[in-house]
Amino acid sequence: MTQTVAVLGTGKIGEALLSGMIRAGWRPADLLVTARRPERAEELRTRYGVEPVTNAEAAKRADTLILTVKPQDMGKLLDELAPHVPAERLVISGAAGIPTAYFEDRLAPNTPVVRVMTNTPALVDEAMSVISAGTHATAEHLLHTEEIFGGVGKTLRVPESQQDAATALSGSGPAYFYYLVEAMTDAGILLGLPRAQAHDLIVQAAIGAAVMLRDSGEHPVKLREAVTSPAGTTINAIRELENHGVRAALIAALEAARDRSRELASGNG
Ligand SMILES: NC(=O)C1=CN([C@@H]2O[C@H](COP(=O)(O)OP(=O)(O)OC[C@H]3O[C@@H](n4cnc5c(N)ncnc54)[C@H](OP(=O)(O)O)[C@@H]3O)[C@@H](O)[C@H]2O)C=CC1
Ligand SMILES: O=C(O)[C@@H]1CCC=N1
Repeated sequence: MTQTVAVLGTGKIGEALLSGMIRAGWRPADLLVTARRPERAEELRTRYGVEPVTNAEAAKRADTLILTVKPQDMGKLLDELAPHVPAERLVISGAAGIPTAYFEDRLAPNTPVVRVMTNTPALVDEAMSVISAGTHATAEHLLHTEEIFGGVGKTLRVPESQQDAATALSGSGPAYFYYLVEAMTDAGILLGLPRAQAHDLIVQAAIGAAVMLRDSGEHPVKLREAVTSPAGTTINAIRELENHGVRAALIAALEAARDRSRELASGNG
């Protein structure tokens, strides 16, 4: 049977997922989208050939609803949806922080809910999507969720108690790497390189390091040791990173992101 999937609140993450689903072979005819602004709805229709509908219509027509509004907008969206979502609909939340119980409390009894934390590399089919089942979600619902998010990258099932940590690591993770690239490009400027060249050198170093981390099977410490020659250049840089507490700063930063995810649990932000 053909499944219809609706993306509700198609912003950055919703569009990344939608475009990936189409690249993965989903037919635009089987996809519905909702947007808050009519011009955004038309943009999605033109760009992807999908049908924009109201939230209520999506709830009635789609077999699976993927909710990708901001956590602060989720309560309002659920108020709008609740009267229209039959209990057999699979509801997937892509929002940070909000637990599956929040949806279960506001939708028809026994509604299957799955929580997913993905990330923006979905745009290049390199997402990390971390998946947890709510109380009424079955193995089949989890497989269906993996089928959708597997089209845009890797998936991993975790207990819901680990979702806030996963959000701090992989959900927000790309931003930390962009921040590091930005900072190291500035360092290149300080060292006298043109900005474009500094950017290219750091981005290629990042890509090379990422591929080795993924494909070599080696521990990051081993990979770093292979770069760090006795009395060489790298150890001087590492000493400065340690002197400036970069490791401690990263641990504190991810803890702060985890704590913020917990705070978003109420949907009020
Ligand atoms: N950005 C990221 O890297 C990640 C985000 N997330 C999660 O994904 C969710 C979306 O984030 P992001 O894509 O960045 O945010 P966006 O603001 O880009 O997308 C949310 C979209 O929902 C629309 N919207 C809000 N309320 C409604 C409504 N009632 N009906 C229809 N559309 C509505 C907004 O409309 P309008 O354009 O008018 O504001 C907006 O386009 C969040 O819950 C976030 O926690 C998860 C992982 C990574
Ligand atoms: O910053 C945020 O709240 C969202 C969730 C994870 C990444 N971006």
